[in-house]
Amino acid sequence: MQAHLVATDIACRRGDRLLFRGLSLPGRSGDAYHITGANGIGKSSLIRILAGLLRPFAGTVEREGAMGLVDDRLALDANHSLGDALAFWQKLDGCTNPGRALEVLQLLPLMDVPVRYLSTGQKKRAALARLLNRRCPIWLLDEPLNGLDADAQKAFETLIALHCSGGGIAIVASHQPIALPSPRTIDLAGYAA
Ligand SMILES: Nc1ncnc2c1ncn2[C@@H]1O[C@H](COP(=O)(O)OP(=O)(O)OP(=O)(O)O)[C@@H](O)[C@H]1O
Repeated sequence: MQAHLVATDIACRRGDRLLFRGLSLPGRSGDAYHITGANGIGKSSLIRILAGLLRPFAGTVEREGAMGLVDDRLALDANHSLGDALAFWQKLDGCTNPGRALEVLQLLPLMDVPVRYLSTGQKKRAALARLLNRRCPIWLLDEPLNGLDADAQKAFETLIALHCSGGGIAIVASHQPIALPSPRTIDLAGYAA
């Protein structure tokens, strides 16, 4: 798996406020980044800039490789069963072996449950299963541990380590500690405008 995600001299403005400036992130295959900082400092904004969903006020983002984003938006049909909702994406993503993600994230017993009935942690695990099934090299994760219990957190930390050891890139915005393989930490407080 070869990929890169290189952000250079990024500044971010939301409304009339400059949040941060001068931020560079040279993401290469195997790298894991932990983006930290207080509420409202701009972690989600940075993830959206890296994903190409928000234009930086200054700087550039260069990317090679497909990208998967997990944030607080669940993109699964609330009125379908979890199995059907995931199957919709498996078909689009060309996923041939969805069983592994379902097993690792312990979703198999929930396949018949309507998505709207899932708990916060179960929804988060479903979003992570979608990410695994896409098999994309660049993971952009905005507070991926929110709602996960201790066992699910550990399982997902192991999945990130496997992803990076296979040449993937993981960029994780999280206000809580997360075990990442040889993480480079970017504290947004150091870039506050
Ligand atoms: N569309 C918008 N227009 C103007 N300001 C915005 C917009 N979206 C977010 N902001 C502001 O930008 C700032 C950064 O928000 P962001 O969600 O990136 O922070 P965060 O570090 O991820 O916060 P948290 O830890 O609470 O998730 C906040 O002050 C927020 O109010």
